[in-house]
Amino acid sequence: MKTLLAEMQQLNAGYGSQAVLENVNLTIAAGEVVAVLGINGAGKTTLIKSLLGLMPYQCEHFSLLGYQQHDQRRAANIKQQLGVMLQLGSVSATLTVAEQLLVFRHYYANPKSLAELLEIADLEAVQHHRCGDLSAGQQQRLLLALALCGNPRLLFLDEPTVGMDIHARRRLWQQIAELRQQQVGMLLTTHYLEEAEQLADRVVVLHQGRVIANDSVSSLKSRLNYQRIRCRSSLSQQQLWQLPGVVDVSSERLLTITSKSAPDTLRALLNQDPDLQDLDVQMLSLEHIFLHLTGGQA
Ligand SMILES: Nc1ncnc2c1ncn2[C@@H]1O[C@H](COP(=O)(O)OP(=O)(O)OP(=O)(O)O)[C@@H](O)[C@H]1O
Repeated sequence: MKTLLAEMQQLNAGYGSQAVLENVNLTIAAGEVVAVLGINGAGKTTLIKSLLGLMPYQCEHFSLLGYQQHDQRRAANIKQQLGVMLQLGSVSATLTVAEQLLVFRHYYANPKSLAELLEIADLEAVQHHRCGDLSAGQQQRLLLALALCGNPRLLFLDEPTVGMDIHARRRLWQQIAELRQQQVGMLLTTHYLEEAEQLADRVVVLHQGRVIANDSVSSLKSRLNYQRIRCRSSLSQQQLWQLPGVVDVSSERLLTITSKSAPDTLRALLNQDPDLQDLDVQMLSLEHIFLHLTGGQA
């Protein structure tokens, strides 16, 4: 069994009298990427802040990197093993990139070298630029390098790819895959569901502060085992609804038929419509599952 790096049971947290998280259970094991998904305001950042001890919470059981909630040795020892990339994390406006990284290295007992950090963030070319002059995507990459500075065992990535271009985003995905190989545990929040689908071993869906799903992407998909058929067809809506397996028909640029049995639907469609064109069949994506779970239109 894999080592558990973080475990919480029945966590409750909020702001003043406003309850935000209710009875949340969560685990993160070594080498596991857990994606926490939820619509705006679902409580993702509050969850990370609670885990980091940045706000008060109540919990039946809480352990982080082997330390319990009230363990006095906790704070300093945990910091050495934890990497955090928070939304709106800030860097010095006046230090250069290299200076900022060098300052940060001093917090850790076994930091990565400056060259390694610049390479991770792909910031060699701008290492002598002031952090305040970096583009939004470059600042985001610098925050990643800072999070990885101390060779963490557990990494929190709160919407890490916001503002990154497609190359930087794919590079970060590759880095996450490599960190997983090195047995780093990761908690990732993202609104890019393709990202969660690519990276996560397990997806936790938060909705109104409660966990409504906690499973692998493939298990979540098998809960809603529908396929989506897109095509151009000369059949009427009424004829389409009568095909076997059909649970939904919608028509935008292309016709979209949702089926619980795509082979049956397709056989009947091909038999009945000699003019069928632009046919494409897909499994439902994590995005559809997420919309279904959180009450949006699937
Ligand atoms: N400092 C605060 N004081 C009071 N309420 C807060 C505070 N921070 C967050 N909230 C509220 O707590 C709820 C959860 O916010 P949180 O930032 O955890 O959501 P989130 O899932 O991270 O959202 P997003 O996807 O928009 O980043 C929201 O209703 C928010 O308005």
